[in-house]
Amino acid sequence: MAAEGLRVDQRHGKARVRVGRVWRQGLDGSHHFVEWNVSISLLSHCLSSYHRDDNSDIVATDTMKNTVYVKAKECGDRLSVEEFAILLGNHFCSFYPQVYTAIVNIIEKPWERVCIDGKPHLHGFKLGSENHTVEATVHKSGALTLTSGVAGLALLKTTQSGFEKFVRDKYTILPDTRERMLATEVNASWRYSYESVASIPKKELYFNEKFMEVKKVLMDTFFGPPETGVYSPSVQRTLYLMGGAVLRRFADVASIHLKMPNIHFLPVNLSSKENPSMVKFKDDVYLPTDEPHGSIEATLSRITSKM
Ligand SMILES: O=c1[nH]c(=O)c2[nH]c(=O)[nH]c2[nH]1
Repeated sequence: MAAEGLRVDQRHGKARVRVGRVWRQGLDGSHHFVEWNVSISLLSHCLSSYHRDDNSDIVATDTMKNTVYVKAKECGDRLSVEEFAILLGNHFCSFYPQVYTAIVNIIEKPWERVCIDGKPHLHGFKLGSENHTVEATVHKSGALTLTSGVAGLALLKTTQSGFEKFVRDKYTILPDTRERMLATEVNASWRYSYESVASIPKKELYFNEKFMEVKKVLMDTFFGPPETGVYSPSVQRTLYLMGGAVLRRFADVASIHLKMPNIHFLPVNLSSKENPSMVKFKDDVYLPTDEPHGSIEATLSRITSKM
């Protein structure tokens, strides 16, 4: 039975299409390698497939999957994961009349060239820890929103962190401290200000360079100088300084979202009747935990004057 008169907001796509790509380009015989996990979501005029048994407007999700491999093959020159996402989005919007918006999410695994005896290996890679993410939304008009990110950047410092003078009430037991571990797993995503496919920088591997630089600014701000560090009065303050540093440094980043769980390392104190100070905590022995964890996140952008 046809369900007439209902508003339908719909999209369809293929999730988690995995592709590896090698470029054997280096004049020195070096290879480059990426591994991408691609998810595609298409907004298209295909309501007849919902209203009736008419699939004539559907771009099959299997076709979307195949397209990932065809386009990876066609990219004879190395390109950033951002460029690949935009290229795919652009393809779906321009190739199919009924597709008006394509949303492409890609997670790039951190395969890094290994060094053997201090020399970069020509074709050997090992897996690092944090992923490079991208979301490109491409419209038929060429309008674009582009967000890149780093996921799972685990950071820890053993001092120069505290938390004090917070709300204290009958439920509070946490003591004020100016000495604690600070551990987090940063998930950051930043939106670039490029608003059309045509306006993105043409410089080769531009977004790879930006990714490395943003990560460095985030880490430099979290840790401070190598000998002295920098004091963190809260995760909130450190998050704000990290995001602020990125916005100050990169004019083409319009906003940044930072999610920084406060991963607790608990002081260990052990005692028994016979041995009341078996282990007495002196900022040395901790119980690492995963849960519960503090959950702190914010989106930062510039306040623009309307004058
Ligand atoms: O940096 C912190 N922010 C908090 O909001 C919080 N809450 C808490 O119990 N410990 C901490 N630490």
